[in-house]
Amino acid sequence: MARFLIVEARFYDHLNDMLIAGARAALEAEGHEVEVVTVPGALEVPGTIAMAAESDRYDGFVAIGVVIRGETYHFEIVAGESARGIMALTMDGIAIGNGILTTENEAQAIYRADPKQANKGAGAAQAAMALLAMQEKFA
Ligand SMILES: Nc1c(NC[C@H](O)[C@H](O)[C@H](O)CO)[nH]c(=O)[nH]c1=O
Ligand SMILES: CC(=O)[C@@H](O)COP(=O)(O)O
Repeated sequence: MARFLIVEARFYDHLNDMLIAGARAALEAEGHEVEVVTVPGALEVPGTIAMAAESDRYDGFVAIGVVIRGETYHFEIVAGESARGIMALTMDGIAIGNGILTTENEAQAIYRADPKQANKGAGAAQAAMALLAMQEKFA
C-alpha cells in the first residue's frame, strides 16, 4: 500500500469530478490510500506538489485539472508552465502522473475526463504508480 496525493486545480467542477473519480478508482483498485487537496488553478499544482513532497507524507502524486483555450496567450502560459513545473519535479525523482487536460474546447475535455470514455484521470494515476514502481526498482 502506498499513499497518493491528488492535487487538483478546481477550475471546472464537473470535469474535475470525473477526472478525480477515475484517478481515485485506479489507485484504490491497487489498494493505495488516496487524499485530495484543491488549489485554484493549474499554475498552483507544481508548487503544491513540491511542498507536499517535502513533508514526506506521500509516496506519489496525481496532478488533476483542465485548461481550455480562451482568446489570449494565457492558455499557452497555463498549459505549458504547469506541465513544465510538473516535469521538473518528475526529473527530481518525484513520482507524478500528469492528468491536467489542455484542450481546445469543453467537448474535448468531457471526452477525456469521463471515466466511461477516455478516462484520463485513471491514466494519470497509472503513470504515477508506474513511476513509483521505477523509484522502488532503482532505489
Ligand atoms: N485559465 C485557466 C487557469 N488559470 C488560472 C491559473 O492557473 C492560476 O490559478 C492563476 O493565474 C493565479 O495564479 N487555470 C486552470 O486550471 N485552467 C484554466 O483554464
Ligand atoms: C486558459 C485560458 O486560455 C483561458 O481560461 C483564459 O481565457 P482568455 O484567454 O480568454 O482570457
